[in-house]
Amino acid sequence: MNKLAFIGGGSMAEAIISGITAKGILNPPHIYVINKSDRDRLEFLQKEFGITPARRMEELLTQADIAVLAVKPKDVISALSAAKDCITDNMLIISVAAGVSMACIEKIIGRKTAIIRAMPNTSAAIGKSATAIAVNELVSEQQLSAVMNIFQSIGLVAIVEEQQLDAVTGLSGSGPAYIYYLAEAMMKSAQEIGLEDHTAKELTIQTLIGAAEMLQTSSKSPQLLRKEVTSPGGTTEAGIKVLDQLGVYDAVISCIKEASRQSKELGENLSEQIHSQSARLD
Ligand SMILES: NC(=O)C1=CN([C@@H]2O[C@H](COP(=O)(O)OP(=O)(O)OC[C@H]3O[C@@H](n4cnc5c(N)ncnc54)[C@H](O)[C@@H]3O)[C@@H](O)[C@H]2O)C=CC1
Ligand SMILES: O=C(O)[C@@H]1CCC=N1
Repeated sequence: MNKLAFIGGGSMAEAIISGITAKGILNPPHIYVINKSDRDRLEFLQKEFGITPARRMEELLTQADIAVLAVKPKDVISALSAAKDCITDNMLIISVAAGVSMACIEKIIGRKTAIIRAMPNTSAAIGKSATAIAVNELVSEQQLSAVMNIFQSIGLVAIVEEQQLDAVTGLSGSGPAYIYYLAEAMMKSAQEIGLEDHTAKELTIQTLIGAAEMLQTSSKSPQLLRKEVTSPGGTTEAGIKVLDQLGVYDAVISCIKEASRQSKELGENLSEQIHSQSARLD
């Protein structure tokens, strides 16, 4: 791969670029980025990672092997409409936009083309993303291998069916935010029961890291690991009882289902918008 082009230079693009450049997958100046109006973003990405800022789509996409669509779902139509004349037949499109189907992307650019939808998460910035990808039939072995290389450089990669990506988005795309939410609550409670801010922070983070590594390295189920912390009549039992009374287990399940439903809805809204626009043009 010689040139990687990002359409959109926000949080997700930054996390992927940060991972790729840290692993030396591509020479940073060969990574081109265009962003809508915020010039400071491009200057920041250039200073931080050595990418090449692009001002026009031609400059961004000419001779690019891969175009990464990294704008919000609501901006997909305008971004792809501006890019479509510069997207060549041998170029692969990677879209990270939540919910946006390959059919929608093909409809906007007006033809079938090689597309990979990817759902990484922001832990890509430290090489710890949990990414799922779905591939269409026009993607070559060589393109798939280049994409595996990119996403493996920023963490773990699973290949799934396109219709499973809404579930992935609800689980691992949004997932880091659920853990940060838990961390916020743990730190706040620690302060309220008498710990200094920095101690509360250190102990919370190490507890999350330790538990995550136990989940990864132990052959025991989460349920068994939890049981091992829980002495009969002890502190953990008292704490978990409150979580159960407040319905936290079911709340987490509802949270992930709702995030997944929202991913589906974002895609359906875009699809409706495309259909009504093309009906108006017909
Ligand atoms: N932030 C996250 O944790 C994750 C985000 N995603 C997906 O990644 C995509 C981007 O999300 P974020 O990076 O969080 O959003 P963001 O808002 O941080 O970045 C989007 C960027 O795209 C730019 N942009 C908008 N319209 C444009 C256009 N027409 N041409 C060029 N640039 C344009 C904006 O100026 C902005 O800098 C979304 O579709 C989201 O669903 C996927 C996985 C995780
Ligand atoms: O909140 C969002 O819509 C994006 C998709 C997954 C994570 N962030």
